[in-house]
Amino acid sequence: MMMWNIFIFPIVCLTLSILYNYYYGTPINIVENPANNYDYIIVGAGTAGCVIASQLSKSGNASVLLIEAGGYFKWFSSVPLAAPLLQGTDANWAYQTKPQTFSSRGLRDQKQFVPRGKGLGGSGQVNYLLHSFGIPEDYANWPVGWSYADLLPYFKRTENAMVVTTVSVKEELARAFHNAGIEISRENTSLILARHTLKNGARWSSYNAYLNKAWDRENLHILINTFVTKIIFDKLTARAVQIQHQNGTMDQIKANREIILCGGAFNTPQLLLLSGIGPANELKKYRIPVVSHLEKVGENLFDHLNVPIYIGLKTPVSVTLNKLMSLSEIFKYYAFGSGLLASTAILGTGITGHSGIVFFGMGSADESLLKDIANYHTTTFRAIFPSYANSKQEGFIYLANCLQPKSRGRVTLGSSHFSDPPIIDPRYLQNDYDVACTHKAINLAMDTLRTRQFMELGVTPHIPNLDECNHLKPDYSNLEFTNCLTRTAGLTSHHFGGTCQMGNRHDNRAVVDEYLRVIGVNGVRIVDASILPSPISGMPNSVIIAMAERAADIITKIK
Ligand SMILES: Cc1cc2nc3c(=O)[nH]c(=O)nc-3n(C[C@H](O)[C@H](O)[C@H](O)COP(=O)(O)OP(=O)(O)OC[C@H]3O[C@@H](n4cnc5c(N)ncnc54)[C@H](O)[C@@H]3O)c2cc1C
Repeated sequence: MMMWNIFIFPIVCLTLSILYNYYYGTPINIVENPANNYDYIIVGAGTAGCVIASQLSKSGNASVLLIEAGGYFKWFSSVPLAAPLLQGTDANWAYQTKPQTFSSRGLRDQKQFVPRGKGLGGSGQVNYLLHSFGIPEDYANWPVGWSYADLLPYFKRTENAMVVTTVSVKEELARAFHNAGIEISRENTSLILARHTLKNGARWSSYNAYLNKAWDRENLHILINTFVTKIIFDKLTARAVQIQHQNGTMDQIKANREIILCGGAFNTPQLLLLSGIGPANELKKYRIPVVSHLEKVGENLFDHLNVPIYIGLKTPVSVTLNKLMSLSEIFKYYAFGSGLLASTAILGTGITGHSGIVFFGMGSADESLLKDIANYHTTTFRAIFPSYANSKQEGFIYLANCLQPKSRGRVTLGSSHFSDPPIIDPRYLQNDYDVACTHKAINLAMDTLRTRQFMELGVTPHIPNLDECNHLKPDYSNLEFTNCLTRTAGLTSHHFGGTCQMGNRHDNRAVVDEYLRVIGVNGVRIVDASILPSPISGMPNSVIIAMAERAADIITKIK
């Protein structure tokens, strides 16, 4: 009887869930032979593409084709804490940045690894599920129709669809963080419990909330494992997309009304450039015929750069690898959708002015997995995570970052061939403001450790002994030290955006207008992270969903 409980039951649950997904998770509108034309063609079934496909096909009046380069995600993409494992699969575009000049000194070749989801659900299927809409001032300089107040109804719709779950204050570490916020009580500063898009302990992405609901609509076709290589123009009007099927054959599909690009912050500007829309001198370099000169395609790239700070704990209240890998946790997850695997271990987020922290309640780090997904040198990894060899170590990690960085990078072509990756150069920390802003975030993290409940839990901040910084006084209040730390160990937070910036029609920084139409041509819109004019003081995924909801209203003229 005991044997059944501990070993066999979890295995039976796991097998059943795999079989269930295999037989019932397959939609009927996945097609192998698409029609010659559709009213709307959507490129990319990621966070935004799933919303657009669902909303445009809702009325049944228009035919819609959704084209996705990847296929289905593996079953474990639904397990929140398993998200990093997906970065080792072929469901990841696995991009890398150009070697960075001002940052990433503790990373191999000074390159950041840049995962992006490839498959139905896109990056929303591999992300860490944190939900946020930022703060009202983030939207202050956005074009007409996109202020915080304008977006509020769409935020509400998004929250309803996305099943937002708040971390419970019953968890001791979460409670300490929550109470630290009350104790610090400072103007423009708040610490809140993390909010995730989770349902019954499983990932809840726009794939689940939107595309799944459109599964059986006859007017929606989905083409998977198919790569859109080019938009085909007749003079200045987009008429069709050129695609490459999985077996390598090429084809064209016509759009009766419009083509909507939802390929994300890297692939959308790349596709525009390959189609002849972008800075003419750049296109000429690759002998791409210029359809329309549009200066800013690929510019304005931004992200948040996270500095990890390890905090040791005397009390056993954090997540450790040992606790995670116990059979009882696996059982709890598969039997009840609860326990450690049902969470992302991110317990809270904090903000002070333009500086932010993320509170990750895990004390031990799996070196073989985390070092490689971060592309850290072994020495950097071990200096930052002193518990790298101890799977029982109690502790947590603060990720400190500048929420409104001023540095801007760009995405350009690596070649004129669609299968070559774009060149991604975020130029992190090019602007010194970002370092001072991150310093404030690090000091907010330190302030929390001086509050009563954290002190009672026995917190000890770890100061990394990095070769690059050991000539400086190792103290988090020393700006020279945190500058060096940030430039050595800062890691992407995967919040890329801005490369096809939305603006008013006469704004010379804009690639799309306030109706999300690509400026200078007809029949192409963009709806994805690339249109964000500026960073979100938080996380972008839910904002992109709300923007896609509004975009669908604009397209169908419901408003
Ligand atoms: C590891 C990770 C963790 C993150 N954590 C969080 C978080 O906790 N909270 C948060 O808010 N945000 C998070 N983000 C960011 C967030 O997930 C992204 O900002 C968001 O998913 C971007 O949505 P998108 O629609 O612009 O692009 P994507 O979701 O990336 O979708 C683009 C889709 O287009 C497809 N595609 C691209 N080019 C083509 C082509 N030529 N032909 C056909 N298909 C194509 C891609 O395969 C993909 O499916 C994280 C991201 C990552 C990678």
